[in-house]
Formats: sequence, C-alpha cells, structure tokens
Amino acid sequence: MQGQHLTQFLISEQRRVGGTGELTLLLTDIAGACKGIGHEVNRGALAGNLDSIGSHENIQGEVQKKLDVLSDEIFVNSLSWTGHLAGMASEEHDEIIPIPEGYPRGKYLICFDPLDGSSNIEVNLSIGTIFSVLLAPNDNPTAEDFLQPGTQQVAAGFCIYGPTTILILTTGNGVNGFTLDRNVGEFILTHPNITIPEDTSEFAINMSNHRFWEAPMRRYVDECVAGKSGGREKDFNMRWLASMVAEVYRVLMRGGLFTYPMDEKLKTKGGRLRLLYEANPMSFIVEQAGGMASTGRERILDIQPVSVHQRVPVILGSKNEVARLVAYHLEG
Ligand SMILES: O=P(O)(O)OC[C@H]1O[C@](O)(COP(=O)(O)O)[C@@H](O)[C@@H]1O
Ligand SMILES: [Mg+2]
Ligand SMILES: [Mg+2]
Repeated sequence: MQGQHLTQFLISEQRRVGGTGELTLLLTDIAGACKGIGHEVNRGALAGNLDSIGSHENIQGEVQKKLDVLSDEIFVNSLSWTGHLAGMASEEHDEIIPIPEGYPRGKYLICFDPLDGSSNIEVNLSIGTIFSVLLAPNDNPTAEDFLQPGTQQVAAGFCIYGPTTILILTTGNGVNGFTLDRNVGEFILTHPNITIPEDTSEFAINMSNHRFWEAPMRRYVDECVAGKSGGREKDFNMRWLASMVAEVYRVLMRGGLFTYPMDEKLKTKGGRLRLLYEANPMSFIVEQAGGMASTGRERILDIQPVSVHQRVPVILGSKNEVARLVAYHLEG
C-alpha cells in the first residue's frame, strides 16, 4: 500500500509467504547500508569523497574510485555481523568475503556491486548500489556455492542515488519502489507494483561501439536510427547514461530497451556487465515487472555461472523490443 514504510511492507510480505523474518531483517539491513552509501555520495567533495585513490584496480581491471571503496566498506561492515548471511561477493573483492570468525551466520548469500556507474561520480549524475540474495547451501560457503543461476535468487534490488534516493526491490512477487524520506530517515513505498510497458520507442546503448557490434545488434540499432524513413516506419529516441542503475530505473518508469551487447573488443571477457551482481539482479527485477532480459541468445536468469566475476552481454527492457532483438540474434 502506497505510503507504507519499508519495514511495514516487508513484514506484510513475510506474513503473506509465512516467512521466518530473516529475509525481512536482511533487507532492512541492506536498506540501512544503502542509506549510509547515499549519505557519503551526497556529501561528495565536502567530505573529500570525490578524491582519487591513485591507480588501484579491482579484479575487473577497472580503476577504483574512493567512493567505490567506501561504498564497499559500508556494505560489508553493515552486513557482516547481522547474522543473516553466510558469505558475500562484491565487485570490489577478488575473492568471496567470508563472515568473520566468531560472528553469527545466517542462511543467505549476497552478491553486490557497491557502486554502479562510478564513471559518473565526478560529473554528479545518478549512481547506485545493486544486490542479489541467494540461499546459502551451507554456512561456510566457497566461491562455487555462489554459482547459482539467476532463477534461484530469493530477492534482488538496487538503490539509486539521484535527485531522490530510491530503493527498488523484488522478492519474486512484483517490483516496488521506495523513496528515502530524509526527514524521518525511512524508505517509503512510493512506486507500488511497477510494470514495464511492452512496447517502446526508446533505446539505450553506447553508440561509440557501433563498429565493434555483432550484425544483429547493428541491424536493430540501424533500423531504430532510420526511424520513419526505415523499415520500421517509426521514430526512436536514444539515451546513454553509462550508469546501469539509472538506465534500468528509466526502463522501469517508462519502458525502453537497454543493452550492453557483446562486441569484438569484449569477446575474450564474455561481455561488459557482471552476471552475479549486475545482470542477474536487474534481470530478475525486469522480469518481475513484466519485461524481458536476454543475452541475445539465452535468457539471462537461466545461465549457469562459471565464475563469480563472470561477464555477459545484456539486453533488457520492454518485452516486444527485447523479443525482436533476440529474434535477430537467432536468425544469425
Ligand atoms: O563506460 P561505458 O562503456 O559506457 O559503460 C557503462 C557501463 O558500465 C557500468 O558503469 C559498469 O558498472 P561499474 O561502474 O560498477 O563498473 C554500467 O553501470 C554501465 O552500463
Ligand atoms: Mg556496475
Ligand atoms: Mg561498481
């Protein structure tokens, strides 16, 4: 019900499914961590948070920003001791993060991207935190225990730090959005039962990679760009924010197609976006909102992961456009 506090909403969900309350507590802790990250993002240069930390790279070979590291610390520190997790995997850690010795353990695993879209930090555009919750097969998990297909996710969400701070959440029963009311420090249900329109005339892709794309992607985008004068006889609009959280949020609000496809430069890496903590949680959310998510050749949620930091091509959003692009891929 619109206006509900996040905790109230989670407790009514827990009652509906007859849960024990452990997921409610975990999600409340995640929301708390997101508030902490949002606070640091918001303080920006006032707290020296935009400073560089030199040339340190994460396992992805990407330069870490100070806020990437700070956000990761906030997430890990907020969740390690709660007793709801058996282990964590973060974009910013080469190895999985165990729960420290002597701390209570719980039945869930979490995979997260503490700060997504971090190339936008210094230009003051929307960035966010993405997370995926899985069941832990045991309370001392190895990296292999995290390699579960996206269909096994218990919950997924992201928090976007934009003009307003909004938490988007699914536990497999639709998608809801909660806006942070800074006066009371609570996330309030403002966007209940989000659904993605099936049709769209908006697409999002990094056009500078055009010459490296595979033929089906070039065909699709060239048709969009041709607009009314082309085979589709319809004009399209284009957006590119270089921030997956912001792109997916836009798709949830008004439809659209978002893609970071396979291209010649990415072939050896498998794609650009990470399966466990970017593609899977976003695909779960998009499907729960009535959209579709695919690599072009298979449903993202069906992929059997082979490594924690695995990358995949991503095409997601309004069902009919994603289906068209998948059909182009299958035609070859
Ligand atoms: O710089 P590019 O090639 O446009 O890539 C942008 C993509 O990279 C990302 O920023 C990757 O996420 P991180 O910032 O967590 O590394 C996505 O959010 C975004 O879609
Ligand atoms: Mg990211
Ligand atoms: Mg990141």
